[in-house]
Amino acid sequence: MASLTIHQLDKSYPLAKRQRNLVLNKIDLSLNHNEFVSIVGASGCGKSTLLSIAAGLEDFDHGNVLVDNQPIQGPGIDRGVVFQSYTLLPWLTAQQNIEFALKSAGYSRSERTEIAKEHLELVKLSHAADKWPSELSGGMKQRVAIARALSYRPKILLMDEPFGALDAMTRRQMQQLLLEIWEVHRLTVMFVTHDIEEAVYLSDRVVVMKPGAIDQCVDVPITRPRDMSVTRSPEFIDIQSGIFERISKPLENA
Ligand SMILES: Nc1ncnc2c1ncn2[C@@H]1O[C@H](COP(=O)(O)OP(=O)(O)OP(=O)(O)O)[C@@H](O)[C@H]1O
Repeated sequence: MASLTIHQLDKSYPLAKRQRNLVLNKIDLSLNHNEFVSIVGASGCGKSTLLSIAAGLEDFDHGNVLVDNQPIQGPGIDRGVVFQSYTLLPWLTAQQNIEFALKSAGYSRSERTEIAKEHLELVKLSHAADKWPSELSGGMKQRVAIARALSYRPKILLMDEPFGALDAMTRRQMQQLLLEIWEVHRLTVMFVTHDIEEAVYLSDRVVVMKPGAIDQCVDVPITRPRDMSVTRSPEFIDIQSGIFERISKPLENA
């Protein structure tokens, strides 16, 4: 049984004069339990819309979105979401940001404190528990956002360009941290990125989108655990250049 199933999904946005812009057309995609799947594709092809629909943040016209075979009903604690923009509440400390999410998920005060501490430790930020978001670097804010998304123990983690705003070195560190967490917690991950190297490095499978549709799914059979040295292997470079060529193909030949 798949963890996340997207079946024959259509999504359109209204245009002028009662027209509609079909941005996702009959999308079929299943993510297996504990699978790490990245979505790549040219700007505007529908990656973020697909992720937002899976998160329950965006409605859709036709089709089904199922978590463990059950249709989703909007957002839910079975799915954690991390966006590129920092979404921490500025008036709460790192620890309180996580506790706040846990409160909405129905945890008691003592559970909230305990779980928030545990998850700050997971992202190596125990020392920053009492800091305000304005006192944290971009990478630290994203670590809190990841800790918050994982704190209510979702089955699925949905990440939309989570490291897109970070400098190259911090981005590398965050990729490594994410892999370490994923290898221990074995979550299902849907990860939207523009960075093909990042997608191949992190994923079991890379889904390449073309406008409104899935173009191809590429398996990444590179052994785990991985470190950055794999990015120089011929196997890695082959997969990465195949995807790059596919995405950069002129649209009329796609
Ligand atoms: N709220 C909206 N209203 C109308 N059209 C929208 C809306 N959100 C997205 N779109 C359109 O849907 C299409 C897909 O957008 P989406 O943001 O999903 O693409 P993307 O692949 O994530 O792009 P990028 O890589 O640039 O973030 C685009 O044509 C976009 O203009």
